[in-house]
Amino acid sequence: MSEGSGSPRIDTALLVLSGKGGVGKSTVSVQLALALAQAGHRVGLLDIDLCGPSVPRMLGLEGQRVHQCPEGWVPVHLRLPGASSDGAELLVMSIGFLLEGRDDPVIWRGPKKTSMVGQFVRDVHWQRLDYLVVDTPPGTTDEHLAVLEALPVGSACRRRGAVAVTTPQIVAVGDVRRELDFCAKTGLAVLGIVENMSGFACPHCAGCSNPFSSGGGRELARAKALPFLGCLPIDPSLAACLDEGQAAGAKALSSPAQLLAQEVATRLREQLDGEAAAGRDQA
Ligand SMILES: Nc1ncnc2c1ncn2[C@@H]1O[C@H](COP(=O)(O)OP(=O)(O)OP(=O)(O)O)[C@@H](O)[C@H]1O
Ligand code: SF4
Repeated sequence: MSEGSGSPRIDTALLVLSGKGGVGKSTVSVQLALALAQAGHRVGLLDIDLCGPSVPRMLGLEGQRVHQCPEGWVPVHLRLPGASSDGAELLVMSIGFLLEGRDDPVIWRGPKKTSMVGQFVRDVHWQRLDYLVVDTPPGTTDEHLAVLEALPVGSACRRRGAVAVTTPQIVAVGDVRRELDFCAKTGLAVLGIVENMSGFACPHCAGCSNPFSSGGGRELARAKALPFLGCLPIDPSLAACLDEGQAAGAKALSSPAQLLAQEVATRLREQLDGEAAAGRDQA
C-alpha cells in the first residue's frame, strides 16, 4: 500500500500486550477500541493473533469476507448502536478474516509468520485514523517484531505505544515484566498497565467484590514507575456478550466493565496528551 506524501494516516498506534494467554488481552483490546470510538474518535482495531484470532468472534464478524480496493484490504465497518449515520463506528481487520481455509498457522515457522503479519499490516487501507488498537499474540513473538517493523513512526503512524494487560495475581504480573523488557529493548513506550479480571462485577447487586487477590497490576506500575490505567472486573454480563458475538451491542456497551473501560481510555488519552505536552515543552 502506498502511503503517499504528507502526515501518516494513523495518528496513534496502540499495541495491546500480555505476558501470557487468557488474561483478557483481546477483550481489553476490543473494549478499549470501542471506548475510544464511543468518545468520538476514528478507531481501527487490528487483530494479528495468528494462532487464536478472537476479535471476529467477539464482535460477531466471523465469516466476514474482506475486499480489496486498489489501495489494499478494506476493513470491516462496524456501526455502534445508537450512532447516527455519520456517528460512531469501528473499523475492524483481523488476520482471521484471511486465514479461513488455509493450513493451520500454529505450524508455520517464524519467517513465514513474520512476512504474513508484516504484509498484512502494511496492506490494510485504513484511510485516516485517530487510533489503531492492535491485539497482539501473548508473550513476545515474531509477530510483535513484524508489527513494529510494519508500523514505523513517521511514515505509518505519528506515534505508537504499548498498553500492558495483566491479571491481579503476582504470577501473571511476573509474565508482564518480560513484556516490559521487550518494550525497553525495542524502544516502544509503555503508556500504562491495565489490571483485568480485578474483582467481580455482581450481576445481582451491581456491586463489585474482590474474591481473589487484586492490586498486582497497580503494584507493578508503581515498581516500574509506569502509569496505572485502571482495573476492569470479571463481568459476567460482558462475558455473555462476548460469547454471543455481541461485544459491540447495546448490552455490552453499558456493562460495568465497559463503563470502566471508558475510564481507562480517558486515562490513556490524558497520558498521551501529557506526553505530547512534555514533548512540546522540551522542543
Ligand atoms: N473482564 C472480563 N470479564 C469477564 N470475562 C472476561 C473478562 N476478560 C476476559 N474475559 C473472558 O476470558 C476469556 C479469555 O479472554 P481473551 O480471549 O480476551 O484473553 P486473551 O488474553 O486475549 O487470550 P489469548 O491470548 O489466548 O487470545 C474469554 O472467554 C473472555 O470472554
Ligand atoms: S456480590 Fe455476592 S453476595 Fe452480593 S449479591 Fe452478588 S453474589 Fe450475592
